[in-house]
Amino acid sequence: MLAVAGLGKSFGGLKAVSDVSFTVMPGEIFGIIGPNGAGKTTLFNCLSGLLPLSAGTVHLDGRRIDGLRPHEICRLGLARTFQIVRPFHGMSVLENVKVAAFARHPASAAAEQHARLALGRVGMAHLADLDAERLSVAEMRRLEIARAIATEPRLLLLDEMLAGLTATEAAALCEQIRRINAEGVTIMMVEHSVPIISELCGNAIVLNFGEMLASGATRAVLDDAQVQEAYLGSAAS
Ligand SMILES: Nc1ncnc2c1ncn2[C@@H]1O[C@H](COP(=O)(O)OP(=O)(O)OP(=O)(O)O)[C@@H](O)[C@H]1O
Repeated sequence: MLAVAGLGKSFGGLKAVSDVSFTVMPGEIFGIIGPNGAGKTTLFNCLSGLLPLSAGTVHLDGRRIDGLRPHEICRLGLARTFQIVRPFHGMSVLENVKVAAFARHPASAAAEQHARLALGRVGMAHLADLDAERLSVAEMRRLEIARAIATEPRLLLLDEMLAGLTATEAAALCEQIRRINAEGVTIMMVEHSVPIISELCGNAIVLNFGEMLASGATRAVLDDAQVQEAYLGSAAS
């Protein structure tokens, strides 16, 4: 579904992402792990068209998408969430999702109907009329997912959706992510929590200082000696 080859991104002299290649298969939940500053968000920014690549190519279902603008990539079926959720000021939860639904449904009534469906899919239908800025952290994350799925993606990139949540909130959101995946949306997720990546992701890559340290089946990736040393050893201590 997604084929990334030799992707690189530099900021001046800093190589934030360097020669990263991997393939995401339709229907999977694919993990991206790595320490702070490893280049995970930069990778997402490159895939979703927010940043131009310095090197490499990205294909979505066989079609080259690097060089396209974010709204064009979104229309082709790739949506992403942001680590820091910023709802539109002064708008209700429903209006926030409706803005995203306009990407596929230019008529207001249709956009609203699809926004309500997206809110239902993340268990937030009852909060539709609330001022979005009054949501809790966990609800903000669900709003962010609703905004992304309102664009009707086939591939959804989730950037650290579970950070800062209580164990109960994280478990509920994991369940939600599984459900969205079971409904036919392929998922790529950046996550720091190794247990969560192990539980949700069949395959994963590990980034370290912008370079790909390991890729493949999550279990094998987490057992990799270099990964243990660079990341998990320090994370476990
Ligand atoms: N717009 C930018 N301009 C300059 N440097 C940047 C920019 N965005 C990211 N960087 C740098 O690129 C490197 C990778 O950052 P990135 O945010 O992608 O890492 P990350 O793995 O997502 O980290 P975290 O887990 O903390 O979110 C860091 O050294 C960061 O300072």
